[in-house]
Amino acid sequence: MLEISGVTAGYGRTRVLHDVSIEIPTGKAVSVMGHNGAGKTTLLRVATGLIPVMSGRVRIDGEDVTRLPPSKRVARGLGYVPQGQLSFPQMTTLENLQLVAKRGSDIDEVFDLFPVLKELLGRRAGLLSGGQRQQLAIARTLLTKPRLLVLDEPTEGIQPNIVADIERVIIDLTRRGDLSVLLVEQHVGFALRSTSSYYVLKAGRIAVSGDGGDVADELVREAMAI
Ligand SMILES: Nc1ncnc2c1ncn2[C@@H]1O[C@H](COP(=O)(O)OP(=O)(O)OP(=O)(O)O)[C@@H](O)[C@H]1O
Repeated sequence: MLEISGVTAGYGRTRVLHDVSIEIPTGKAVSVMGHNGAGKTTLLRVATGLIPVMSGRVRIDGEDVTRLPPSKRVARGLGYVPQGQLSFPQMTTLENLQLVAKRGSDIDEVFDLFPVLKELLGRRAGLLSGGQRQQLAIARTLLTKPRLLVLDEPTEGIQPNIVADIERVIIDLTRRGDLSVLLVEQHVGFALRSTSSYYVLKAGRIAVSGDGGDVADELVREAMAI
């Protein structure tokens, strides 16, 4: 679905990513792990078109989108949930969902995935907990009907039971077969459980990658030196 090949990118003249290649097959969830500053968010900015590449290519369904702006990538099926769970804080949960929903029945579908949101319909988004806001942010992006859901550290600062809810949602969504997920995370256990293959970024380079399985946890922790 998404292919990033041989990408070098950064800010001004500073290179942050060096010759990075990752692939997200259709219907699969892929994680990119790494410590603070490893270049994870920069990689997502490359994927979404928020920053240009210095070299390399980005493709969606085989089409070269390297020079396309974010809006055109969204039109090709990309849905981005940035770090920080952006919603409109003065608007209620329901209003935040209605803003992006094409049909009311779509909102019912996201309640199946995130039942807690149904109990918080009248609450202003700014008053939700971090975990509830994260769920609202993912729900809003799903309402745009993406084919690739891009998540930037969804577990950051949220409590373990909501981490488990988000894990369940990612697994449910990819089971359907038509949605792909690119997940950027520092939480190794969560990332490996929710995705079928992984990459570890270290100082802007892919240090290790694989398809999960029994040895993945050990390899990832070794690569991240934790
Ligand atoms: N807008 C920017 N301008 C200049 N340098 C930046 C910018 N954003 C990030 N950087 C630098 O790029 C490097 C990688 O940052 P990036 O945010 O991609 O890492 P990360 O792995 O996502 O970290 P975190 O987990 O803290 O979000 C860091 O050295 C950072 O200081």
